[in-house]
Amino acid sequence: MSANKITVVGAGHVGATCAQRLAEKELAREVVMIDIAEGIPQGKALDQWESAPVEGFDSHVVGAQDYEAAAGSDIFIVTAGIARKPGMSRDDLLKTNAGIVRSVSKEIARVAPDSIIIMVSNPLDVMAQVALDTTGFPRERVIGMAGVLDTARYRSFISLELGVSVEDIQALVLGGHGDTMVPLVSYTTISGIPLTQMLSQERIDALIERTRKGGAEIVGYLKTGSAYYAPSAAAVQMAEAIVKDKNRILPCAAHLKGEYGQDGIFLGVPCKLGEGGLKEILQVELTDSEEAALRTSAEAVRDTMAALG
Ligand SMILES: NC(=O)c1ccc[n+]([C@@H]2O[C@H](COP(=O)([O-])OP(=O)(O)OC[C@H]3O[C@@H](n4cnc5c(N)ncnc54)[C@H](O)[C@@H]3O)[C@@H](O)[C@H]2O)c1
Ligand SMILES: O=C(O)C[C@H](O)C(=O)O
Repeated sequence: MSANKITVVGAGHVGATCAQRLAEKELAREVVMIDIAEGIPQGKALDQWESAPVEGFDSHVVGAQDYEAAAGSDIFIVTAGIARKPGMSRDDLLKTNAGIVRSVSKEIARVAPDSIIIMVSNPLDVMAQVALDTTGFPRERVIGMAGVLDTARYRSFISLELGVSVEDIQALVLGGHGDTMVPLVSYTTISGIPLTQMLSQERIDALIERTRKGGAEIVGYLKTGSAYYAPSAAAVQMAEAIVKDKNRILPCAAHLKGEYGQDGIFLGVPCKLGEGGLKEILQVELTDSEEAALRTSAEAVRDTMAALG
């Protein structure tokens, strides 16, 4: 199963890596990269296409400035915008990226009114809202990527700590994509064994803290920008779930209409992804402290929304 066309907007670190992963997995007949930087999407796309004979994929990768190349796309992965540098928070990107995401969303609605948007640009939860408002798409077709990445980080840290395969670690990180994100210890298991039976509370707290600061840890090393290998893997996993109608249960930023006691904001919650995008939001039981942490995280998203005005 593959899509006809998937477009990645922004051919920078995250965008170009997404395009390459999409092509190598043959998730679309055509993978398009759009960027305002002249020549960059064309050059990166041609370079990727020239790897096709070696890697053995037939997804054609093309790059363009013009959205006509993206016309009729089934899915857009939006990575356009600036990334943070050391000392910055994701919210520092708010005004600049809101302007970029607004203009990108207008073009998407113009050339592919039936498409599905996977938002990646930061601050994530608010950028997803900007795309929803600008396109007028239903919430099923605007989904934010954060929870898959945050959960992958959490799982990777648990794997290092316990010396067990990442494949055997099941977990969920909910909430906004910021320092208030909510790793759910009550849903963290190692092949069904609760994490609390394998690690002390002190070590669990340390892993949660590292997860919350996971993005900043990479920025601290890179200095010139932020993470892109794990983020692109996460965005492409969401696209794959949709293209292959897999009905995967993944933590994603969804526009809530009363779920988890929240209304009118994007927040990371367990979602069923398949054909058409967001099929369902799963309401799971939370402990009192997890519920309180989710409320705090929702407030942080509302504060960022308010700062946008
Ligand atoms: N949601 C997440 O978990 C997550 C993870 C990683 C990165 N991000 C965010 O993704 C964004 C991109 O990160 P990156 O590392 O790829 O940055 P980058 O600087 O490498 O690439 C961004 C690209 O966007 C392009 N761009 C700017 N304005 C544009 C426009 N109007 N139309 C099309 N393209 C435009 C730039 O030319 C650049 O090539 C950042 O906002 C970053 O914070 C989010
Ligand atoms: O940390 C960032 O600014 C980028 C991204 O949101 C991440 O979590 O890696």
